[in-house]
Amino acid sequence: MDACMKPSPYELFPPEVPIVFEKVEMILVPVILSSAVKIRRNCYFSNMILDAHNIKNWDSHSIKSKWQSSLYLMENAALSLSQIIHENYRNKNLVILCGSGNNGGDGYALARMLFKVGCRVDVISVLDPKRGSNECNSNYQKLLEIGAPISQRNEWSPAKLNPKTIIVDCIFGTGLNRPLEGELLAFIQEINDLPNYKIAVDLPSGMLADEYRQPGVVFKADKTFTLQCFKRCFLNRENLLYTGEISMVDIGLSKDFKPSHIEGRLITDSYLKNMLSKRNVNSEKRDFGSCLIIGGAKGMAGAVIMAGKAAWRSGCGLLMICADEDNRQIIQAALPEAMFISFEELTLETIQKARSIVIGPGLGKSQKAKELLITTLENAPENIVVDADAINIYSSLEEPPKLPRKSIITPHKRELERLIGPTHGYEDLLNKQKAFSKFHGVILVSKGPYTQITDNLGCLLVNTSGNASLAKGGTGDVLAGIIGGLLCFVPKNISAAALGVYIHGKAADEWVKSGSDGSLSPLDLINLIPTLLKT
Ligand SMILES: NC(=O)C1=CN([C@@H]2O[C@H](COP(=O)(O)OP(=O)(O)OC[C@H]3O[C@@H](n4cnc5c(N)ncnc54)[C@H](O)[C@@H]3O)[C@@H](O)[C@H]2O)[C@H](O)CC1
Ligand SMILES: [K+]
Repeated sequence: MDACMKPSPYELFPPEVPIVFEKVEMILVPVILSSAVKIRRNCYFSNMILDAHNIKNWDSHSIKSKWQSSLYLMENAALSLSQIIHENYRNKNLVILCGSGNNGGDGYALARMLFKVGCRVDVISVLDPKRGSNECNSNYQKLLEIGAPISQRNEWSPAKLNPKTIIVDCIFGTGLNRPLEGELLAFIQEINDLPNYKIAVDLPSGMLADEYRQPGVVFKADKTFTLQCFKRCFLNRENLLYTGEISMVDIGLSKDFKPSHIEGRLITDSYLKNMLSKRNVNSEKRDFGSCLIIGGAKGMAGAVIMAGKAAWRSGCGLLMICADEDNRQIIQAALPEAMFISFEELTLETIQKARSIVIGPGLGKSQKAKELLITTLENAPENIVVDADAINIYSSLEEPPKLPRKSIITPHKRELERLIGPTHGYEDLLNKQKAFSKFHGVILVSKGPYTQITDNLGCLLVNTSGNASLAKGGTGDVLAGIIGGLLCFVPKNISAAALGVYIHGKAADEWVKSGSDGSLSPLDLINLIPTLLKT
């Protein structure tokens, strides 16, 4: 390794340096104790969403090209896991349930690392390690050698477990190829009934990595530490019931792997960093274009005010709000930065001249709203966000006008179903969403926990920021406004949509660091935009 280069965690075992296994482990222990955070900051996460077949190939490719032995890779996976678990749960009692495949191997190696740094760990062999994978058996032997407590499943009674002990599930991971049956099924059911906090490693046992819909009983985790990449099955938000919160753990798979198929890509912090740039010193307001927001029917001024403030904070050069005449005063008082025009004053020229348009927040479903939507869609530039009531009106039209190419439509689940028709399960929903995007040549932003974006080419982007504090009225108006603001200067509409959902979620993540998740006001999100957009 080049001496000037900062080592990244997966270079702890550089392949060009032959390392004796146990010697390396001795180096690892102080790392866990002293600099876990530093190491994790350097982590590399792939943004690829993969199926089990490609994960397996990535695994083999990394072993060949980088690790030389599957045991080294497993050691690094367990090292990353042990750092996180040590950091967060070191004062708790842990019981690690191990299977007989490589997920079980991860569990035995994890137990060894935690045991060595003084954590209170019990290990249960749920399946016989001697009849399992070589890696599992080898890590079982190592654990035995250091005298850690290991019991067999039939010697252990879950009912007697202290409710404060954390259960760590390392029974099955990506290798499970059919639903659980018999004794194992009953065992997982018994564990699920316990009140204990539960952690799953890679996948909750029983979850089939490639299935959107889980056909059988699955371990119900509060938290899943998934290795290296987001699995196909996580795409269905219903599976959050089993995974709990998902965290990604870098285990050092090589960066140069080319999968045969990618389900989609995650939108992460690096996306934000790559997209932001400083304004030129000689910029003027027109360089950043004007954003026109159309909505705010009688009694619904708040929606356009929030969308307008969000667009303004996201960087548009000029802002114009088109709303019901009755709302003129309130909007002008709340948003002195914006020009106001009433619905009656909206001309084709104003629509055509706007660099970006957001239509829908508080628009209502009146005849006037319908006319405004049709005129706007027929004359708007590509840079348009169609949100809220505009989606509902569009879905109800017998002969809807053509949506401008690459327009961004931002439905929540019910609005999405109005648009693409009723769906039966996640797979059907995703297929119909992709088909709609392709057919109409538009970008569909399906809002919810990890918002999912499909584009005109049928690609899928999945957001990783955000939390349940966003489940509140008004946050959608803010999102539409952020995207509208970004559309004024971000070159590609898909990038503006991805960046918008990421910033919106990230603002909520920042909020919950200091405020409770139930207390968020959409205005809090807007106040956080400036710092998040800082380059
Ligand atoms: N690239 C990575 O991400 C790495 C992952 N690692 C870990 O390895 C597992 C995958 O390991 P694998 O041995 O392939 O599978 P499992 O541990 O999930 O065990 C499957 C095991 O069980 C048998 N089996 C399958 N279905 C059933 C069933 N219904 N009932 C009983 N038994 C079943 C099957 O034949 C296998 O023997 C991954 O999740 C990670 O945790 C590596 O540690 C590092 C690289
Ligand atoms: K597991």
